[in-house]
Amino acid sequence: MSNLNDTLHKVTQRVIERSKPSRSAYLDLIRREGDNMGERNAVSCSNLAHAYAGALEDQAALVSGRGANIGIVTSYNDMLSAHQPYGRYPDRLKIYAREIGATAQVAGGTPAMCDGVTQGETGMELSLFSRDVIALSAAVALSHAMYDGTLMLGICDKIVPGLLMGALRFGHLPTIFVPSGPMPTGIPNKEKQRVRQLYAEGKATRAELLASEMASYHSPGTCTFFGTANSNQMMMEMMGLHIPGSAFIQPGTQLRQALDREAVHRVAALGRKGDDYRPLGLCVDEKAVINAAVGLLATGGSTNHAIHLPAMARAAGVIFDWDDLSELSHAVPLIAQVYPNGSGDVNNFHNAGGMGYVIGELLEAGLAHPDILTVGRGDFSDYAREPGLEGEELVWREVGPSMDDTMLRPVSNPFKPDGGMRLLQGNLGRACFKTSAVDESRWTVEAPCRVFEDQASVAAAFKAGELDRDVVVVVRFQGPRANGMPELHKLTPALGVLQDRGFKVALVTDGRMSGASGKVPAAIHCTPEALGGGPLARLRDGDVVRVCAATGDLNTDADLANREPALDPIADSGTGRELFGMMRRFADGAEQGASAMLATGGM
Ligand SMILES: O=C(O)[C@H](O)[C@@H](O)[C@H](O)[C@H](O)COP(=O)(O)O
Ligand code: SF4
Repeated sequence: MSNLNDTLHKVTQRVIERSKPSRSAYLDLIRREGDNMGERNAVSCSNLAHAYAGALEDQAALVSGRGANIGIVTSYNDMLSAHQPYGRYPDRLKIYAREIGATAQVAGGTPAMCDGVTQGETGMELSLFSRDVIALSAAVALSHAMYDGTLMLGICDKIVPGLLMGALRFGHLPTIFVPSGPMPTGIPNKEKQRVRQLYAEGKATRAELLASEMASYHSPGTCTFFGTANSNQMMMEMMGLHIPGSAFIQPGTQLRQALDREAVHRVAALGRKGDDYRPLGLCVDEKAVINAAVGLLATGGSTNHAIHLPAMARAAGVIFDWDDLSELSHAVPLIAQVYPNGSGDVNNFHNAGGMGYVIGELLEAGLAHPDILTVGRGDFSDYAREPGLEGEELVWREVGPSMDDTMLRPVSNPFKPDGGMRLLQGNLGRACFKTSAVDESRWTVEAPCRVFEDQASVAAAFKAGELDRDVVVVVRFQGPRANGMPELHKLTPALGVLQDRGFKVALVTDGRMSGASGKVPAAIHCTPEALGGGPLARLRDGDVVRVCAATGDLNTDADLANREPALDPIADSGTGRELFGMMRRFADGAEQGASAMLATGGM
């Protein structure tokens, strides 16, 4: 194994130094919480009676106080195919707990939005803030203070970040994330994309489009593109918060069940009652955050994590920013290509060697911290192996070389010498650009811009043929304080058609894109946002805008300083958006995590 990469070491030391005050305050908090909330029998008998009343056959075990009591926080609902399997989990997890003399109770539930259902609809304006609602809901669940350890049932975009942010405020407890796994592979992603572009051009019917979409998203389990949900699973492995190798084992399989069972048995051992105390707040430290960032860059993960990772880190007192991510990006090679960054999906990725291969390669090259505290039985090197069954027994095996070098390659022969995401900056602000999902020949676009203030106007202009030229499409007032920073992924088919017609096309927005977005160059998360007079608010149709991922440029030749900004739009109501006014009002910038909850909570 090589020594730790110099850039990794330098960035890690910088993050440790910057985080000293906040990390120290956080560690003091979880120490106090452990002392005050670590022993459930310290509360009154009526508190205990209320907590035990619904426990049925577990009541006697709870009263005895002998075994660990595990709190399950579940984000089950039928809207997310990824979360649908969780409906049956609590009863199974309770059985596994009883096997070791422990108990498990559902501590509470959290909401979960399916960004695929809300994509392009007004509900998407609640999506980013639903992350903080999930964190708040997890805190409500864990505030019952009845638990010696917790299990987080959540997979998708905002849910894992929200659950982790909430659980970190109870970081005196051990926590294991329990994924449910990807659905079996549907039609090829290229075919899905082809039918979408045909529909965008009016060459496919709605019935044909629906048939194609349902052949792609067809059953319980996580969608199999490498978007934010599957990037979450990758990051949980990189932070050692899963049972090793749990990320991409399909629902309903014997191996899935064995891993779920191991999570219950393991979390009981990690608590203060167990013999291997590993509280979440000590697992998620500066090195774990750096490992997560490295995983994001090495696998071409979702751009949404440029927002969620700083937020998750802040919840543990760690301050991580886009300069850290950008510097790491120049040191971490791209060693995986999973759709939208390639043609294979996460099932193909897993079968090619998956996260065990990625972690093994990164550790060998000194591109990940080997000494993080994990929830596994050993150390982080366990995560470079893959789980399997020998009869009923759960075992871990060496991974070996990549089984498909169109998807997974060694650090010595990467797809790209540097990571899948770049920081752009200039007189239009700072933005993220996902290089892993865009052909390098399209990394530079310099063209007159067309300025829009919502997605529908872009679609109308496209249909009217107004965009059939080299163009930088600017969609502004999509930032967190404007309208909750929605994903603008529905723009991809139309912009993809323009690109296929031979035009140089780029998108610039203070909004987000989906982790599944690709093909079209996009400078996203522009900060400061347009609302309140940010640079994008001063752009006008025809200004020449330069987007360049090679040089990191995001500039215009217009004289912005001598222009009045466009008027801030009035926030829309409907779909419950008016309930989120407080989150819009106090949200901080995308680079800080776009969170009113963290900003007003002093984190
Ligand atoms: O960040 C993400 O990964 C996306 O939010 C994803 O969860 C969302 O569901 C996409 O919209 C799916 O892609 P399609 O819309 O192309 O199906
Ligand atoms: S991956 Fe996206 S589309 Fe699929 S279930 Fe999760 S949130 Fe919904």
